[in-house]
Amino acid sequence: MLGYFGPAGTFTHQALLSVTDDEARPYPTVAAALDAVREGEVEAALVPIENSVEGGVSATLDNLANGERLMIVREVLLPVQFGLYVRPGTRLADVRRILTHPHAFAQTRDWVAANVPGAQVTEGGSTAAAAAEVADPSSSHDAAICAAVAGEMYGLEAAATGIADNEQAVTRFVLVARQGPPTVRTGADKTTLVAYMREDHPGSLQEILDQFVVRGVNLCRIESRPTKTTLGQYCFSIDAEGHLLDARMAEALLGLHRVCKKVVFLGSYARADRVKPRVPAGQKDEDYTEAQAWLETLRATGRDDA
Ligand SMILES: O=C(O)C(=O)Cc1ccccc1
Repeated sequence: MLGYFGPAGTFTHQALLSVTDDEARPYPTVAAALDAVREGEVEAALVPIENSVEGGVSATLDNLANGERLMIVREVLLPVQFGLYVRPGTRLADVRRILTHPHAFAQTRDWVAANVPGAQVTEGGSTAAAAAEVADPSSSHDAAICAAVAGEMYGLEAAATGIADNEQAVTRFVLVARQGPPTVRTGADKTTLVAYMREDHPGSLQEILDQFVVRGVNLCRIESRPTKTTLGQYCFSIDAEGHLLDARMAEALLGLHRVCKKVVFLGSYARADRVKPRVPAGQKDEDYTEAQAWLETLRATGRDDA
């Protein structure tokens, strides 16, 4: 059984349905979905991790970085479309109080300011939970910003559709399981990790970046997150192109392990877009194998021309 950030009708639910028909259980928060994995209640859970407008989903990044260790085993991409859904009979002009998820409001802020000026927006659990609450006639909210499926599922009517400020917005979700051996290498993979600096000093971020640069590993996301210890203490949440089983990634991880206080490995998994990395000359597996053989010979015989 799989879990997901619910209830039914969330974007996470849609992302899950786009990859499986298996029975799945909704959880009201990202933390509850991830804890259900930790407790063995579900095998794995789908949660949002990043979107093309707002960036990383802190609830997910921080839970994975700080909670009992889990592993990302798959990613799913979903283009997102938002509508403003109301109880039947409510007109757009009557909308005073809107309920939605913070990432949904972040992606419709301009539309709301231009079309429902003066409306008060409350950020709540999820877009589908917002739709369910608005469906209750005693709710103090008049409208939910959510997906069409959620609006329909909870008996609401569209007061407006296509209200995203950016029509091209895509959200990335990850399927998270308990720790285990790495997933198979496909040649178009991504690795997620969190790097904690040994101590704050000039160039500490560069030291982390250097580990990737010199091995030709491209990064597709890097953001600083507070370590939640003292003000000004940050760690770096990173997605890098490649797999733990790629020699250049393994060497980058070895380098990170040497220069960092702690490296949290959160998984190597197939990229949803199947884009293969461009591997620079000298960074293929065979280049590392050949270099290692050269060194072994040098150590054994003292000769570099054998
Ligand atoms: O609240 C939801 O429906 C979610 O799954 C989180 C979310 C919110 C906005 C965009 C993408 C995902």
